Amino acid sequence: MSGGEPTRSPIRQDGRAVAVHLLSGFLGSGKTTLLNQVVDYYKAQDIKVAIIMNELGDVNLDGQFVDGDVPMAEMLGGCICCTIRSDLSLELKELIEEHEPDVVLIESTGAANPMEIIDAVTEAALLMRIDLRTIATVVDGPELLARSKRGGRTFKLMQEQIRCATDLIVNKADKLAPEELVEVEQLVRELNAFAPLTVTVRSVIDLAIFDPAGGSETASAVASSAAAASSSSSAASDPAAPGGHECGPGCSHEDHDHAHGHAHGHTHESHAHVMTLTHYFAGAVNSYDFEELLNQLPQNVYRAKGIVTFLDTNSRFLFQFAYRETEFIRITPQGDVHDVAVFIGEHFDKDALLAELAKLEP
Ligand SMILES: Nc1nc2c(ncn2[C@@H]2O[C@H](COP(=O)(O)OP(=O)(O)OP(=O)(O)O)[C@@H](O)[C@H]2O)c(=O)[nH]1
Repeated sequence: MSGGEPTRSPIRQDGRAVAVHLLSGFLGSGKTTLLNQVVDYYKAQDIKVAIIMNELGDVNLDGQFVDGDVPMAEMLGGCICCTIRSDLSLELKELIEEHEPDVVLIESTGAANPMEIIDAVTEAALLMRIDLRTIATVVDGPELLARSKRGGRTFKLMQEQIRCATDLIVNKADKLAPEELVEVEQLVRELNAFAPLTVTVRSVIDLAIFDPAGGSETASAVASSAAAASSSSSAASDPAAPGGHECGPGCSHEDHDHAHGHAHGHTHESHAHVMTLTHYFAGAVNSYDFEELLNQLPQNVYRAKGIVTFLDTNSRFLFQFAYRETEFIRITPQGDVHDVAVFIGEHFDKDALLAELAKLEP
């Protein structure tokens, strides 16, 4: 914005607060699948929506699939809940000033701790009139079940995402036997007994929770509780302060003090172990070799996605690899988009993977 220009207020002209909905859930659980349905739902009702998408990698592949007319801010290369957390309020402010949406959807990285994002949104609420309505957590049913058997930090993060939800979507029911589904529902209910729970395939839910006038009481309660904590002098920012922070009714996890207390410039143990590798392809690759590479990925690479051109078909594809399953979708990318692959996992051997990728290039 040029120097002499008056600054526009980040408040809608009708004075109403901009509704904000947060889509949470672990990597590959079905957040983007949900986001696209919500965008279509708004468009059908002439509701103006803007999106903030956050990716751990350096490229936003999910954005390729979102309606090109929808204003979108991309926050790449880090997680909004920590490394680029302070940027979130700025992005929100700019998006609202420039596009004056009725509603903003935030899709966080699957590795994000929602409580930290709720805090960041609440901080943004000090600058502009926004109203956090929903924290919808998409749960990858089969993955939650598998991780519940072996524990670990990823399971802990999934638990936090469930605890903080105002709406729970237990997805990928098609990959669960009936008795497994019961087990998953029990697991989720033990963690969060309050939020409405829907079992889904491809994140298909009743989208009324995203109605501009609707939304959950709980989200506001979680947010205002976070606001109270962050504005109550040093208590919230001092990890040593007793009772430094209390969650709202939707979020009651025991180690919250730890997670939140370290929100200001400290490490975030819950997902500090997640790492990414972004690889740009120099040219087209053989489709069989590429599929084989995905099939052979180590167990601790649990998510990969990207755009590839195959020598043998001469077409470009978006690929999705989530928990050992791969999907290819033929695409015609808009604008100047490189062939790229992003791998996300825990402590995997980047050099070994880069060597395998190099073998693909003729
Ligand atoms: N079998 C099955 N696959 C699904 C379902 N929902 C989504 N998927 C697939 O799972 C993969 C990941 O879905 P996304 O919607 O991109 O997941 P996400 O949570 O946005 O992923 P990240 O952005 O990496 O965190 C895609 O290949 C989807 O087609 C489902 O209900 N069942």
